Parts: sequence; C-alpha cells; structure tokens
Amino acid sequence: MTTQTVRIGIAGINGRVGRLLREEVAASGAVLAGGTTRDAGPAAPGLVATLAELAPRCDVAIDFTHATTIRDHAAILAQAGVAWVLGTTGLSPADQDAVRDAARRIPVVQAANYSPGVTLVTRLARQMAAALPSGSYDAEILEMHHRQKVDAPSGTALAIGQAVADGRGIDLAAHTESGRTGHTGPRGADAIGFAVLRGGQIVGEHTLLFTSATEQIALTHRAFDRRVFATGAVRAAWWVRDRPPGLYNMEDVLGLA
Ligand SMILES: NC(=O)C1=CN([C@@H]2O[C@H](COP(=O)(O)OP(=O)(O)OC[C@H]3O[C@@H](n4cnc5c(N)ncnc54)[C@H](OP(=O)(O)O)[C@@H]3O)[C@@H](O)[C@H]2O)C=CC1
Ligand SMILES: O=C(O)C1=N[C@H](C(=O)O)C[C@H](O)C1
Repeated sequence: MTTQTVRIGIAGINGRVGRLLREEVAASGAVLAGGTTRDAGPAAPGLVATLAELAPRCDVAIDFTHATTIRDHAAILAQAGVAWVLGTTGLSPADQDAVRDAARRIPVVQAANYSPGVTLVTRLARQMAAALPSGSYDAEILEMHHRQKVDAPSGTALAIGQAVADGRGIDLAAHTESGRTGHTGPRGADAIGFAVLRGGQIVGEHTLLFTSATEQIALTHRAFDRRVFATGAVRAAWWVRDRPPGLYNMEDVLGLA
C-alpha cells in the first residue's frame, strides 16, 4: 500500500548536511519527525540524543553522521522496522557487514554521494573502465574536500574506484594505490590510484582520469552546494518508504539500475 506522506527523522540534524536536510524534508511535504544531536536539551523540541529515541516516530531515518554510529544505527533501525537512507562515509568492512545485515530486515538506500551527477559519473566510470583496457589506460582518481572532512579517500572516490574495478573485473582492494610517497617503485599495471586534497570549504570535487601514452580522458564532477546531497537523500526517503527489505542505491532511486 502506498502512503500519502512519510515521517522522516534526521540523524545528525545539526550537521552541515543535517541542517539542509531539515529544510528539504519540510519543502518536500514530508513530516519532519525530529532529529538527533548529542547536544539535545529541553530548549530543542523534537531533538533527541539517540536514534533509539527517534526511531519510533519515523517511517524513514536519513543518516549523515559518523562511521562510529553505523553498527548501533543498523541494529536500532532493523529492530524498529524503520527504513534507512544512509549517507555516512568512512565505513569499515565490519560496518558494511552491519548495513548488509540490516538490509535483510528493512529497506536501506546507501550512497556515498546523493547527487544525480555523481550517480551518473559512477555509472560512466564502470562503462569506460570496461572499454579502456588497463594495459593501455591507467585509472587514477583525484578528490578534493573541505578541511573539516574526517575520512579519506572520500566515499565517492572509493565508489568510483569500485566502479572501475567492476568494469575491469578486478578486486579493488588488491589493486588500490593510495597515498604514494617516497620510493614507491613504478605504478602497478592494473593499479587504481587515489589522490586526496583537503582545504578551505571545497564542497566536493572528484575527477577520474584514464591516461594512456597518447591521450587522457578526464571525467570531473564538482558539487557547488551541499544542498544537492540533501535533496537527493530526501528523494531517496520518499522512494524507499514502501519498498521491501533490501540494499538499494541511487541508481535504483533514479530508475537507472
Ligand atoms: N552521501 C552523501 O551524499 C554525503 C555524505 N556525507 C557524509 O555524511 C557524514 C556527515 O557529513 P557532514 O554533515 O559534513 O558532517 P558534520 O560533522 O557537519 O555532521 C555530522 C553530525 O553527526 C553527528 N555525530 C558525529 N559523531 C557522532 C557520534 N559519534 N554519534 C552520534 N552523532 C554523531 C554530529 O551531531 P552533534 O554534534 O549535533 O551530535 C554532527 O553534527 C560524513 O560521513 C560525510 O562524509 C557528506 C556529504 C554528502
Ligand atoms: O564529507 C563530505 O563533505 C562529503 N562526503 C561524501 C564522500 O565522502 O564522498 C560526499 C561528498 O563528496 C561530500
């Protein structure tokens, strides 16, 4: 049965993305069920300290917090039967297992980047990698973000790297070259390289380069405004509210899968 509205809770409501989510949830016509902040006090109606307190009021929780919350949030939302739109990056393999476990019981949309542009770039990356053989074209990913970002490489850079690995039918972890310094030796023939820059208030920039001996192809995405992530996540929340349990991504939400 399709419901007419959706009650959305925001984990990390006072964060950089959380503050925009608050506006975008209201603008979408959804009910803002409240949000989590560790600073919640009596002067902040609707705000609570933990997702366990917020979940009973929600149909969907949008979560842009910190990787340390993942396993708790997975357990809480699976137990409460609340759908999860997960934007947090920097997950460990064990965190990712917890997300997969939760997705057996609730619908989960997980995307390292909720912008339509990056969703397309990631799709193109897979197709280009399949068409451009690694013996001839070296794949390297450059990402730039604001000085406050705590994880590296960005979730988006890793997702683009995964798409390149998928396109070439190789394992990403076994072919990653990241943080080169000193006497590195030559680049691995099938390597997927990552370079990371941090500074100022860069919202998020990603470039995938395929470089051969005779030419270079560059695929660049620049986010000018964080709101692009918030509108994408709210779109995902409306999309996921009546889905069966499963792990979905932004290609599913945009109908590209
Ligand atoms: N998928 C996507 O499209 C995007 C993903 N991101 C990712 O989203 C996450 C948040 O980014 P951003 O909004 O810039 O970060 P901020 O640091 O601005 O906000 C994160 C919020 O999460 C809360 N938080 C932090 N640590 C904890 C914790 N241990 N327990 C509970 N709450 C916590 C904080 O709330 P308080 O201090 O109020 O408790 C904080 O306000 C990052 O992982 C980032 O990489 C960012 C942009 C786009
Ligand atoms: O922390 C950020 O700001 C961003 N994080 C996401 C990531 O790690 O890819 C998405 C976006 O680039 C902004």
